[in-house]
Amino acid sequence: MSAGPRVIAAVLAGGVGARMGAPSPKQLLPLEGRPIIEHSIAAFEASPEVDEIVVLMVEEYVGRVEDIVAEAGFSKVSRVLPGGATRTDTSYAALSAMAGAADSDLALLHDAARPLVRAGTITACVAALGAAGAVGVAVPSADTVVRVAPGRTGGEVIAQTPDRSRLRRMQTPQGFRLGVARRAYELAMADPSLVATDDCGVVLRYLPEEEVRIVPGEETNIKVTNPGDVEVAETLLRRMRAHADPGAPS
Ligand SMILES: Nc1ccn([C@@H]2O[C@H](COP(=O)(O)OP(=O)(O)OP(=O)(O)O)[C@@H](O)[C@H]2O)c(=O)n1
Ligand SMILES: C[C@](O)(CO)[C@H](O)COP(=O)(O)O
Repeated sequence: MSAGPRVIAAVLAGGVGARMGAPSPKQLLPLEGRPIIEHSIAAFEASPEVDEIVVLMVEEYVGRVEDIVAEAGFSKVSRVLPGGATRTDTSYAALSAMAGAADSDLALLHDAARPLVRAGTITACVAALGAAGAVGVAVPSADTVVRVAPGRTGGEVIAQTPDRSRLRRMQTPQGFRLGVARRAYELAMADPSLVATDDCGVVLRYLPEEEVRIVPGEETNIKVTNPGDVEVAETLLRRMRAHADPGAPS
């Protein structure tokens, strides 16, 4: 149990995994013999900073995840609830599930599709929330990233090559003082033009006065997205275990 604010993690698993193209949501695919979502929940279950976990799952598979939670003996999981139509809707549902918590408590929102998150990354997020209302895990980009525009004669052309040294690729967890996340999401959900691909982006857009801190992440914290990513994740997990890495996923 942590001292100070209560820390509630939400494992976001409301997506159907269209890009993976598997018959069931990708978070149920086996990774070294256990469903991907079980690895993701296990990381927060094992984290000494985390007090409670809520899981948001595609509605028709809620019962399946309840079984996974019971069989794994995850004692911190308080509820498995249906996710929303978009990731942003699922994040909002997660925050709504935390209605009983104080504004000063902390929420960590994590993609179920990132089963390789390390213990140290969760610890670093919670520590950073001591000095900031919003934090996001991110890694530098090894590739040059460009902004594109439609070409004059069709196709795409490069419109801008931003300074790579200032670019980061966002991962999860992304953590918030609950009061900050609640205010941002209230504004976001009332905005008919809302477009968001992560939760830090919602805070940045709707609470521009709020500093969103970056916590350095790990290249291994991949988001299982496309066919082949499960094999990549298995290779990474085996390597982390083989190196007896103390912060490696279980
Ligand atoms: N309505 C949604 C959509 C996504 N997610 C979750 O957000 C994470 C990152 O999303 P992504 O990798 O895009 O998952 P999917 O939406 O399932 O994939 P796709 O876009 O290929 O359908 C995943 O853990 C996913 O389950 C969610 O909780 N609710
Ligand atoms: C939140 C996220 O993982 C940060 O990189 C990412 O934006 C999720 O995007 P997705 O399209 O929902 O996979």
